[in-house]
Amino acid sequence: MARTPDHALAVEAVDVTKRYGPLVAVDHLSLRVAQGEVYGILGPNGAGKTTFLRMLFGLIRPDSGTVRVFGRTWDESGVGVLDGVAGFIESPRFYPYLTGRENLEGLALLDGGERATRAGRVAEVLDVVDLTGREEDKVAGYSYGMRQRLGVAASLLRDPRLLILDEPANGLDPGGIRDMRALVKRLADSGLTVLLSSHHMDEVEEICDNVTIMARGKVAFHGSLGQLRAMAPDPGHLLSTDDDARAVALAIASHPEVAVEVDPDGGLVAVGPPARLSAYVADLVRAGIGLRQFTPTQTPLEALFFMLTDAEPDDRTTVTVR
Ligand SMILES: Nc1ncnc2c1ncn2[C@@H]1O[C@H](COP(=O)(O)OP(=O)(O)OP(=O)(O)O)[C@@H](O)[C@H]1O
Repeated sequence: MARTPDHALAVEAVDVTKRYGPLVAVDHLSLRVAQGEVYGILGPNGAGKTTFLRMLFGLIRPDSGTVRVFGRTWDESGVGVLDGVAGFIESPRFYPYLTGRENLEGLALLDGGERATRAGRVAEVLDVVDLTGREEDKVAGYSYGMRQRLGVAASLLRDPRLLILDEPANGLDPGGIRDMRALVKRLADSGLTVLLSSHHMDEVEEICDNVTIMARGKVAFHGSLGQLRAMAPDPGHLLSTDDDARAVALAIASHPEVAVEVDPDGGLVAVGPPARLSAYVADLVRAGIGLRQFTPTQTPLEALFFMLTDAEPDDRTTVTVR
């Protein structure tokens, strides 16, 4: 794949390492985020995602390596690095006794610049994040998802070209995750570069162009979602029949590409390529074996995520397909 030219990069990290005492929180991380893309940094708790995002905002400095935002480094440009950059680390904070609108108006005056204080701008960003109609409610009464979206609205006041969101879907219910995903898609469609972190594959798989998967500070995967999908293992399904012994025997006799094993929690687990699984299930029915349950255990991408991040770092192969 063609390498993105340096001038077209929103973020570039080259061999970045950050230690806390003996702990290596970020270990020789390199990545490139092109302008206009949605980029996901994925990893389980403690992988080093927030530490990296803190470095982008200049809240901490790397021990070694270089971080560039739109080509600028903190050493060269100081706080000027943050021109065109907005977002939040961990959860956004607001005054709970003020309304959503009042919070945004205060922020616009404090740090928004000319555009943010323009009449109607607060209403515009509230509209983008779907909080129109709730702007006169006190933030104390907002759901967690509404606060997260208000955080995005606050970031948009700065009119960024790059939006950095640290686990924006963390703690949200499925409806909140869906709303956040739709919001990120809308923002990306408007041309904004979005860099977000997450520890759930399903939060990012529909919205990110490219991802870096981290585990214990190290990169476990770099590449596009398409490349990640191509590496994903065959899906596993929980299977329950009215004659599990015959179901296993049928797989052994006629479906060598489908592995069927007894699940210690009850029932069977069948793993194989989707078309082979379908053929096997059709055969079960043909053989008069009653099917009671056939449900996926994990999506293939979730399974890959756990494979890449659960292994011991020394055993893990780093895959770079970008
Ligand atoms: N200020 C600090 N002092 C000491 N250790 C820290 C500090 N900040 C982070 N760490 C450690 O660095 C490692 C990476 O933490 P980080 O918060 O970057 O992970 P994360 O991927 O964002 O995880 P989470 O999803 O839990 O936020 C963890 O082991 C964490 O305990």
